[in-house]
Amino acid sequence: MTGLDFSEIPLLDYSLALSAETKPQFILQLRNALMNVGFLYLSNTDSVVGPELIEELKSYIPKLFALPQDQKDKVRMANSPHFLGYSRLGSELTKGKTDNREQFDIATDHVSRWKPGDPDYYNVWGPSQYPDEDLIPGFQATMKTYLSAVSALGTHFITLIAEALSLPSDGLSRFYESPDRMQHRSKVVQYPVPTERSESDQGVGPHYDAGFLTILLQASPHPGLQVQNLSGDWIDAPPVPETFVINFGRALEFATQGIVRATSHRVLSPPVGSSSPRYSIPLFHNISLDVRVRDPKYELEFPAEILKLRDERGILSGTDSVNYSEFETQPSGMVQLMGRVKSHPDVAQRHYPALFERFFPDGLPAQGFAY
Ligand SMILES: O=C(O)CCC(=O)C(=O)O
Ligand SMILES: [Fe+2]
Repeated sequence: MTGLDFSEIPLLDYSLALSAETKPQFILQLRNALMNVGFLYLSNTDSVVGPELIEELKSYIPKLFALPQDQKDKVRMANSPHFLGYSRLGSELTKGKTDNREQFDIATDHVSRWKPGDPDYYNVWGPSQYPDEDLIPGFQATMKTYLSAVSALGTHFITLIAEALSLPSDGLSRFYESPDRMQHRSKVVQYPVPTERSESDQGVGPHYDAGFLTILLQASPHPGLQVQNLSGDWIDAPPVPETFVINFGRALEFATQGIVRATSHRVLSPPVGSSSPRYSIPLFHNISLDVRVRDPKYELEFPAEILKLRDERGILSGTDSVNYSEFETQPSGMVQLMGRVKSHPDVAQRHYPALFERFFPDGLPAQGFAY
């Protein structure tokens, strides 16, 4: 197969991974997705994330965005050194260009471990901000249950990835602390229908995700997500009912010496005239803050068979996406912090003035305010 020029996203059945008889088949399919595509659909995850929970969460999303603007602003991201909270439409940048989306960044429960003298990046994990309970009763509890369930799916999926790369199932555990010491970050996103022919159809611009893996719920039936193959073609990844989309990020690509593909993707705004916005909820499953993926201490030893497959496939060429090459030299927490600074300069100016100046020596860009 010419995996490099994939033209569709494979669909894997998670239940196959749960029985000894069918697991080898799943592991082979996962290996192909990891090495040649960088994206997959995952079905039959009911045992970890129940369909009722997903429906309940989806039902809250329109209510969340319909909250009065002053109530949304009350939990604005600029309040938070952890970059958690509400961002108004058009306040986020990807590669310096404005994204047309409105969102609440919400993470799994975690207290900030930062104390004076610690590196700044320890503060990139911390508590979330939720809208007042009486305005949207039950949302907070539902979101927290969802985040725990999807994080647990991610934690199990990491062991499957290890096996698909011919490592022992705990082969990637050095990149994690115990689950209670990890924070995984999510956001509830609304991509509004453009009201007139606007200059840009950028819901979110082309980018790689940063970490090991992202678990995405496409929470409305709209197309718009697209994935770039190595010929540069944009392949549609429309919502498939009762599946998650899973994709792999730059940290995993670096940590696996290029065996795994991080794949560039983007979201187009819904077409003018659509009757409702597009909704999605990605969860970025993090690795530990202190890991420097290229540190010899974290180097993984792969069997020759896997390295051979990588070499037969060939070296991956660059694309014009945000590239996160900082993983070469920086701890993961610092890469996360730098990414947040670039996407949310106004939040950075308030909480990380020195870093802000480094990336924006001419001051705040005209666009890019979280509030
Ligand atoms: O909204 C989506 O479907 C994908 C969003 C995305 O790629 C991201 O936020 O990193
Ligand atoms: Fe993404």
